[in-house]
Amino acid sequence: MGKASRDKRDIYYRKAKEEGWRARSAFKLLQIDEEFNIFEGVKRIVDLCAAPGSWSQVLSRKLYLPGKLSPGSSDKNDLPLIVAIDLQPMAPIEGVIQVQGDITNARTAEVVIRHFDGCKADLVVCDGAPDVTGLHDMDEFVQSQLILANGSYLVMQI
Ligand SMILES: C[S@@+](CC[C@H](N)C(=O)[O-])C[C@H]1O[C@@H](n2cnc3c(N)ncnc32)[C@H](O)[C@@H]1O
Repeated sequence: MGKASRDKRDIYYRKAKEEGWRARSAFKLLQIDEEFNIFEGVKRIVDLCAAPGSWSQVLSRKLYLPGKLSPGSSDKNDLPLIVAIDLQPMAPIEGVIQVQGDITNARTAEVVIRHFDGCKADLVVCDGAPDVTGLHDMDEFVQSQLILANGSYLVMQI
């Protein structure tokens, strides 16, 4: 069986199509949130290695849109700030600021922090497999040092 037909039989592939997610990996982040409640109270969020954007869609639907659409919310400053980074461009997603760049470059972190007005992130998610040293503890430490605030969450693929 070819890869295309295998994909079409996959339950998450079909569900992603039906629900309008750009990739079935959206369900990974939704399940992580169900288990660990990672979205509670977060205001500044970074999605590393974001393209084509299904995790950013989850962040938009779970964090940005409910705030924007809630009847009492008139203050734009209360809405969460979501920044998505990838080497590749991706189609726009409501409430998501896109930065095209390399996540291992300190300048990219500076751009993100500028979007956060000098503050660091409350939540960083990363679904990519970037070129790293291969020493997991060190890679995780270096990436977390770039943009994480104290007491924040880091969700990443290793
Ligand atoms: C598995 S895809 C991410 C899927 C995404 N989370 C989603 O849900 O749509 C991995 C992405 O990592 C990006 N990537 C790999 N190395 C990178 C780097 N050094 N900086 C930025 N993005 C990178 C690739 O361009 C690719 O789009």
